[in-house]
Amino acid sequence: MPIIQVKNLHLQFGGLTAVNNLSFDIPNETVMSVIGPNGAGKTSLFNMLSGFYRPTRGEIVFNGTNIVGKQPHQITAQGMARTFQNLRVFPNLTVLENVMAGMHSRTKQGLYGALFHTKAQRLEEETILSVAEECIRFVGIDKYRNRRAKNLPYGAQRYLEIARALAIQPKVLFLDEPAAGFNFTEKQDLIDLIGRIRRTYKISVVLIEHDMGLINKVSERVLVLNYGQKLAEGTPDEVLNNPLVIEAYLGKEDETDESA
Ligand SMILES: Nc1ncnc2c1ncn2[C@@H]1O[C@H](COP(=O)(O)OP(=O)(O)OP(=O)(O)O)[C@@H](O)[C@H]1O
Repeated sequence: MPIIQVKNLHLQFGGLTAVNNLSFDIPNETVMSVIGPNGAGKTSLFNMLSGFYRPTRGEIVFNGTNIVGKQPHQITAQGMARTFQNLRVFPNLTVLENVMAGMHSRTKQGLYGALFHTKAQRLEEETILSVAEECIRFVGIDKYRNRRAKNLPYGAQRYLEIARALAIQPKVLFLDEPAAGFNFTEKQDLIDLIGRIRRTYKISVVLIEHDMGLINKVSERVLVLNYGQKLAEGTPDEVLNNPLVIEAYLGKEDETDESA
């Protein structure tokens, strides 16, 4: 069964249709890219999947349950993690603190445990620390472990967001333009990291991306949106050679791509 099934999803902002009757599946243990021209509805789709926007209609079935109407923290607790186009790290917390702070949606010990420092609470704290350390190592920013997030190089801040998302041990990881602002070498490292995440944690990674080279290298499936609708879906080869997709992109050739 797919890890996520999107059924007839629709999002309306007043008179503007951002996502239009969209249906698709996200298979288990797959890297999937969502592409499309500016304004196609990619971020709106991510915002609905992660509970930040409520769809006007439609269903999002995650691991067998319809999650429409749930709050973002509830969806995170069920095993969906995401990063944002604009970084959302806590600037004055260290790398380790940032990752540990992101894990609280998955903790079980409540106020009693925190106040009386019970054995269960101590065990949970130890687990949080070791998972956080493991995720920081995994993405390769352990040398910055005790540095405040605001003092990290830009690329390391992006990796910190990924480490924080991984630390909740998600079943699906959504990355919103993870390569934004990256040079060629940094993009190669990111391709390597996404592949390692998929293989090591055996989860699905879904990304919004504009860089066709990166999409081609990293994705097993590609979903193309245009004007909020599905324009094409398939392997990178199938999709990138699809005349409808080529036309959608060539149609905006003269426009400046501000997010590239
Ligand atoms: N909160 C909002 N209120 C009103 N309109 C919105 C809102 N969020 C998005 N839109 C509109 O919905 C449409 C889809 O926008 P969205 O940001 O989802 O596209 P996108 O494919 O992510 O674009 P980009 O590649 O530029 O990030 C656009 O016309 C946008 O202006």
